[in-house]
Amino acid sequence: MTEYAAAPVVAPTLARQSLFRRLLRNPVAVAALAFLAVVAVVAVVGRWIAPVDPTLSSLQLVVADPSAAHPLGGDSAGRDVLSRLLSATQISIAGALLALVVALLVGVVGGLIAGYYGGLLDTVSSWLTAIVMALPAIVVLLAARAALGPSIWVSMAIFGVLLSPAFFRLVHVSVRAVRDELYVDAARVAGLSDARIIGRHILGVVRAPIIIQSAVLLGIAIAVQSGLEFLGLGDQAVPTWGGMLNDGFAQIYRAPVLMLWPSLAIGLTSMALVLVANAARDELERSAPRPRARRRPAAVSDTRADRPATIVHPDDSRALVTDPDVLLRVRDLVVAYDREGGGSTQVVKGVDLDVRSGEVHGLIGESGSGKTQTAFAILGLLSSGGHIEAGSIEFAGDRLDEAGEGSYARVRGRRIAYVPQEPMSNLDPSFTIGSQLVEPLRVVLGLSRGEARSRALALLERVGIPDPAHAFAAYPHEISGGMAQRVLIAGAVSCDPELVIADEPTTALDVTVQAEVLDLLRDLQRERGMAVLIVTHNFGVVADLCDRVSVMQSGRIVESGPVDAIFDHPEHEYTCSLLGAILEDGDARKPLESHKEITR
Ligand SMILES: Nc1ncnc2c1ncn2[C@@H]1O[C@H](COP(=O)(O)OP(=O)(O)OP(=O)(O)O)[C@@H](O)[C@H]1O
Repeated sequence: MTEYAAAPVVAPTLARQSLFRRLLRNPVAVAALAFLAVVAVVAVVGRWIAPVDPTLSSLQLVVADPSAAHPLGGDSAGRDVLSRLLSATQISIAGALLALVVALLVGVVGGLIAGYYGGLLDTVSSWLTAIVMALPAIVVLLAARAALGPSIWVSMAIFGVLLSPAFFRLVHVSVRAVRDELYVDAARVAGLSDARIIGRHILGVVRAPIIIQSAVLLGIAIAVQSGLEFLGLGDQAVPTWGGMLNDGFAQIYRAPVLMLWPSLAIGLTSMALVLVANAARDELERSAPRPRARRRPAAVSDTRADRPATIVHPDDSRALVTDPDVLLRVRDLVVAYDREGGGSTQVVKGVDLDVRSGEVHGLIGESGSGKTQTAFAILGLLSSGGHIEAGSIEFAGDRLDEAGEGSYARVRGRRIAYVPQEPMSNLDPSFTIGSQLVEPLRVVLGLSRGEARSRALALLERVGIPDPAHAFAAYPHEISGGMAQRVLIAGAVSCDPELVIADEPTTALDVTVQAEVLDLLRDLQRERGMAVLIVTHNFGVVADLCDRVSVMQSGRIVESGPVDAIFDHPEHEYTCSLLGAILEDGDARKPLESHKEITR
């Protein structure tokens, strides 16, 4: 049985031309599609255009030669061969389609759910799939025939279950590949439900390989069904291609031509299906983009992680516990990742953080200090194996960490938005910019398509996209990294969140664009009065943008307070070294008056 590997995401330019359109440029595919179209038409109308009743017997017609009234002659029971062939097309194709639909339902739905959610569901489904694959199909079908009778529909439904592992494995592999893509995380942050993410971002990726696999399996179902009928195990009362083959074989010496027609129907249909599948696969492989690397975590350094706890600035975040302005309150947050051999490694070790309504709070520290993990814990987006080991996350009075996914679903995308580090990886290459902005607006705010479109266009204009209508219709690869980040900022603010978490939003951009994007963030923050938690390793960004800052080292906050105070009197040696790093090339500046110039 041919199995087609999961085809990668289709390159956007080519994706715009549908697969069908591209197949029309391939002469072999055109011929195969034309033949299949004829078969489809015959399958629909064959029974009605049959010149005589396909079950009607006549003694004169027994193994009769072709004549004007009976162009394909008569079979061994004196029935008109042409009429039987036309009627058999409908039943044979319908039987094969039934097998395909059952295989699709069981395999695709199972593969999507098991691949997306993983865990026990995944283990059990993969186990069941392995069992079904190990069953010898023909033996199962013969047993079913003996137990349940000669119904073509029952045997094809059972065959569909036996075919389902082909879809399950295809979908499962593809879902596992895209499940951890940043744009899937981004869709989750934008407030889309699991069902929508599966339907839009994940099913979209596997749609083309499923179509190809369907063509191949349809051919196999036709062949197997005909085989059963040929062996005489089918329902003799219903005309089928396999049944006609059986009759022709019995008359092979008297009228060998009787075998020709059903053989041609079975052979040519199966061949056409495989040719279409091959052509579609070739088209997809031609249009597959190079895979994009997903961000890999730096190796966990236990040595660094085990450094002793250090001091906290006197203007400690704990002092704000009772502050009614505190929008986000994180206490003693510990994030850990499971280790392969057992146990876990803490990457965030007791972080306290307060972000007040309307303030810009910088979270600064060296690479690997745990900034992103803190942000992801707040967003409920830790990678698999990561979990909150201790502590609490409170947003506007609600505990996010306690009630799990349900409470995140209520705030993510609606009240807390996210601007990621790598803009390109956070946009799904298969959808236009416009559709990616419109979707959360419709789902989260319940806007109509038209309202969501106008709002998205206005947002694109607001974030400084020169030609919003053009960008709206463009695919991610058609815009620059700076524009992609503006698009993501537009998406983040689109539902008027109270807090935006921006994780190194300028790291992937070139220097001139970095300044523009920071200006944009600052302007939007002032305009909308939202709070921003900006994760960065650059004190220049903190100086330029933030009201308060928390300095992070080895999974802990070592110093926290208003930016001016920290610039004036850094207390922790690590903060001094970070400040020293940005000042070392120039004369010492007076922090209070001049720190805003550092980035200029
Ligand atoms: N999926 C993961 N599994 C195990 N460890 C991880 C995982 N993701 C991150 N880590 C570890 O967590 C620690 C903190 O990573 P984090 O991404 O928060 O650092 P960061 O301060 O944001 O650095 P950067 O600026 O480089 O992103 C690192 O030591 C990293 O190796």
